[in-house]
Amino acid sequence: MKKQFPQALTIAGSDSGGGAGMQADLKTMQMRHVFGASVVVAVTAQNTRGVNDAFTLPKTIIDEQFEAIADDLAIKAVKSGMLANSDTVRTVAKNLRKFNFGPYILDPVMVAKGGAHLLTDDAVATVKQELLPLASLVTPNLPEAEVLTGITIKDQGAMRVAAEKLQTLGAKNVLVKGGHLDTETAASDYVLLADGTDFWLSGPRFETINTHGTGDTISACIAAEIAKGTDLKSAIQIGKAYVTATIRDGILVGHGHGPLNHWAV
Ligand SMILES: Nc1ncnc2c1ncn2[C@@H]1O[C@H](COP(=O)(O)OP(=O)(O)O)[C@@H](O)[C@H]1O
Ligand SMILES: Cc1ncc(COP(=O)(O)O)c(N)n1
Repeated sequence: MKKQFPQALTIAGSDSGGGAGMQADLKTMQMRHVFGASVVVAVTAQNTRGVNDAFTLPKTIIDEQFEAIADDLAIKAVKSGMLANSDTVRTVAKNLRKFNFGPYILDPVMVAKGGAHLLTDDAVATVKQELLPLASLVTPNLPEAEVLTGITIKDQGAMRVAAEKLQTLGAKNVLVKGGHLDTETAASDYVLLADGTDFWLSGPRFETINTHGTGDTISACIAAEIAKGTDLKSAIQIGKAYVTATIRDGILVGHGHGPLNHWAV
């Protein structure tokens, strides 16, 4: 008897260094026992030191990847990461409306840890217009939440206000990641659910520069759990526990902002 696994999809950019982007997503899905499929929208020449170059794929091959997946697989949850520019955002939105891939998790990736721009400035408005209303869950880090809401976020109070604003912009459920907050001991993320309930996810903060791919990993883990049928609140909690373990049990790869340990449990 052949074993069946739930199937999930990542729409993202490729990180040649293997630590972030769709490589982090697929490694995460594999570790969560979910079969991961991928729509590549951009290719980056990247390692743990930074992004050297990026190339966005033509619209036709992006459309064809969606067609091929929809034609054959049974995707139960989908996430997006790096989307590069406004045209790509529109292409992705069109395909998400066309096909039913289940709940959609929008990780509004804008800038890599090394400072490289992974989304053009003018595409932010397109993300707000086209993708936020489609998202079951949006997972910005603090700089991304600031850009999307126009709110300056320096403390936990502002994280709550930004989450509420994201709901008014059309997102159903919101996870504001607090990795960039200037705190010494805790890495706390704020969750605001569609029904108005909210909670904090608190984890220990590790003193490390090996955090390449943390945002990709937590959102891919949440998508994987949702593909399995886990409820959203539990999926978010599992995502936080998984990303915490992958940072805690760091591995030695490269010479810059090293990747996570996706084998961690
Ligand atoms: N040094 C750290 N120690 C523990 N958890 C961290 C650390 N840095 C980030 N995290 C956690 O990793 C996840 C991704 O966070 P964040 O860095 O804010 O996102 P992004 O990778 O999108 O910039 C969040 O759950 C955050 O709390
Ligand atoms: C192709 C690609 N996608 C996403 C990220 C964000 O990575 P991080 O989670 O470290 O901010 C990245 N550096 N490269």
